[in-house]
Amino acid sequence: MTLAELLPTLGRCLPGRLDPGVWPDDCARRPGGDIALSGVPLTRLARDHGTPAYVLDVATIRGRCREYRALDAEIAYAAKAFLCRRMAALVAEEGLSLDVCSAGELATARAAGFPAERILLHGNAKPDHELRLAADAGVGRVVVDSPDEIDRIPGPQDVLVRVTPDIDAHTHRAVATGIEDQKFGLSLTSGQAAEAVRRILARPDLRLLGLHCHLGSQLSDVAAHVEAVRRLVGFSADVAVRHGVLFPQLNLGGGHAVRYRARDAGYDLAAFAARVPEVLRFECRKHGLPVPRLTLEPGRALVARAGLTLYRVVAVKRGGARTFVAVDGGFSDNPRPALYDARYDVRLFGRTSTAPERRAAVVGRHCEAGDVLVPDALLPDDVRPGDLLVVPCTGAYHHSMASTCNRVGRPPVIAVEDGRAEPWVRRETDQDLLSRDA
Ligand SMILES: Cc1ncc(COP(=O)(O)O)c(C=O)c1O
Ligand SMILES: N[C@@H](CCCC[NH3+])C(=O)O
Repeated sequence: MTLAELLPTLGRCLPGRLDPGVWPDDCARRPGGDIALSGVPLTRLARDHGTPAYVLDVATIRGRCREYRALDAEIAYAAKAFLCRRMAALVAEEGLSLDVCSAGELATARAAGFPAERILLHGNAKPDHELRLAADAGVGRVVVDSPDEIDRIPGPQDVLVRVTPDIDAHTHRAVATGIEDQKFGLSLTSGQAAEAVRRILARPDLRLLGLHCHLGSQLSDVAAHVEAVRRLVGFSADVAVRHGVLFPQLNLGGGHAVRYRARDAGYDLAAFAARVPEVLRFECRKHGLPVPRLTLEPGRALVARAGLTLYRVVAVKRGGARTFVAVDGGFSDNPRPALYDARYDVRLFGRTSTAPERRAAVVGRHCEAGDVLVPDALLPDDVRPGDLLVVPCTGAYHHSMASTCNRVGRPPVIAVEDGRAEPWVRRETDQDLLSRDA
């Protein structure tokens, strides 16, 4: 082992180590308290690009894309997790397909030259102009998610039907989408899905390639996907008997959990690979059906761990009910704690401290009492204004869900690859915000 290989390993054994299941692949503490990401010190990124800033490690994204591509399935990256022109180009380069859910995501994919035949269009409320744009672009598949949409899709078009299999995958209510009482999909049990299939098949210019389901987000149990395979193959068998149609594709959506903190459960991709294709073959044999090609739509699992958010401490309040450490970002760059009670790790970087660690709430700078980024952070007791903090696992649903709350511009996205840092998205300035006003 060379010294260069040994150093990060040693770093992982030190107290306050950066858990490799939470942090980007090549991320390690440096003497003096800095953290280096693929060889680039985070203090340098904070100095050159300011804070708050999203940082993305490209090698980690590529690595995750390749792990998924090694499965026997088509992998369609769910763009809603994070998209910009450069990300779309990277996804194309890695040979993945792309799930888009808006005209904006589609426009970004097209601007990056993403092959249209590898794009799937999703949405429970696709306006006519979006369906028209998809048709003009030659989008490969439209995923039907409402009965009225069936008459509005311009033909000829390949489609899938999004079904709700009534599976509770035990996740936060706001991201549970496989159960009956929520807005996505066409329910299997009520007959909505069967009726949609009948109407699609009655349109000769639509080619129905198969079924889709997405059970929800942050799912850590493979059993939910196994059950989905059983129900969807069962329904495919009904369609085969009733209409004489065999489906060549089966799309199981995304939702594979990531570990935001060391104690969190992730998704066991090896268990998925060992179990799901086998169950699919078994169920198809049982019903006398050909085995369809699987499609998966991971979003978070491909990008979350690649991302870090850098903040600077602006104010510290001690002596009250709790210690409040206020940073220069907050709710506008990360609404997930407020929306889903999401919990994160946070670390001081850029200096060392021998002070004992104590609980503190890391809060944002917005005019909202609920603007709390990490309610139970463990930080050195001498944390002070000017310090730098980093929150890991922020590559998914952070930039893509950022707002301009209080007219605070959105942070830049700085991509790091091969020891170089490059902005993929520049910071939104006050002038940018003003430029849209009358
Ligand atoms: C249809 C569909 N596919 C894929 C995803 C990606 O989910 P995740 O980022 O949790 O993998 C979503 C979002 O939940 C979705 O709605
Ligand atoms: N935005 C959510 C997940 C929704 C995924 C899209 N259906 C999150 O941050 O966890």
